[in-house]
Amino acid sequence: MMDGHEVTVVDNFFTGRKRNVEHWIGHENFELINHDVVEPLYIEVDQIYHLASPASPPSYMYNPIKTLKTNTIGTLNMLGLAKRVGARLLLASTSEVYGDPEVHPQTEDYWGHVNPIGPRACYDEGKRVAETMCYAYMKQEGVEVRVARIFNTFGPRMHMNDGRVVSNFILQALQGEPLTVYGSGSQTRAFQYVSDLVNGLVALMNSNVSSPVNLGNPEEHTILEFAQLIKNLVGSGSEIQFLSEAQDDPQKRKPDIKKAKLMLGWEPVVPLEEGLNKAIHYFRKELEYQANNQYIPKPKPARVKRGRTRRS
Ligand SMILES: O=c1ccn([C@@H]2O[C@H](COP(=O)(O)OP(=O)(O)O[C@H]3OC[C@@H](O)[C@H](O)[C@H]3O)[C@@H](O)[C@H]2O)c(=O)[nH]1
Repeated sequence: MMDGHEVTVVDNFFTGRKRNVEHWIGHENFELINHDVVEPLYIEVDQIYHLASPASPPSYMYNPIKTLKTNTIGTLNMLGLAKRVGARLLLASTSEVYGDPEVHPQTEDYWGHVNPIGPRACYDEGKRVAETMCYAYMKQEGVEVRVARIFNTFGPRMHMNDGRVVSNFILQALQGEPLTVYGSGSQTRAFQYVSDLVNGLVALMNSNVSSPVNLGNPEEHTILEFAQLIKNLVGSGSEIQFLSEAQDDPQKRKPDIKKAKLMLGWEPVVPLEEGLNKAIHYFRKELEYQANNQYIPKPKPARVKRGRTRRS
């Protein structure tokens, strides 16, 4: 919008919130539509960032059929729209297409190791078939597609109940609650800050690269190291609590970003601690906001019947 583009945001608010975009409401280049992509959408656009789908494991497992419909029927609808209006479509795919990877770090030519009937399948397989659909529309109908395989991302405007590790650990540390590590904490992840991802998505959309591209920060940590780091940054005395391991939890994950560097000239620039401090600041404010804005119904005064004095 700052570059002069008109932006239409389409959201069913399943995991999103109006508050995340309220500062744009009223801007001449901005429009917000309450719509679910599982239903067809008729608008005129040049580019489609197809970001729809819950992305946090607890959210996508909450209603696996809805997650599947969003990623299959929703993707077909968006590709249909792209075909009708001649728009370019960028699919937000995921590092989860690599499943519990046997190749490390993960390169785009790795086909992945996904359990097709496990609890994560609705998302993993949903995104895999969404990629397949993109390339079918590209080959059969000539639709221009871009596919970003997004690795773990965090930042301000995440929902307090998101359930992913970054928001969980920060909120637990801020509230003096135990940091919940699933399993031994030896599993690894690499976390990128949201502004790096946004820059990567825009660069990919406007590039001529139609094959999948990893977008992530290659700095890898164990989840236990990550818990310690967040505790230290918050200055929290919280304990670390070990809970049972999540089923099919990928044990190692780290993007190989050579392709993005070479073909998009993109790489993450926000250091992990700087990004985490911004997220900590945001969640601190969210806790204050919640404390001040919770709707607590006031007890109603008992209804007194205004009786007319009766004369006997
Ligand atoms: O409270 C928690 C939450 C999570 N974890 C662990 O932390 C690791 C990361 O978990 P998250 O839920 O943040 O995210 P995951 O890596 O499992 O999935 C994510 O991967 C890439 C994205 O595309 C997806 O949006 C998201 O599904 C996992 O090993 C998980 O078991 C904890 O130890 N404690």
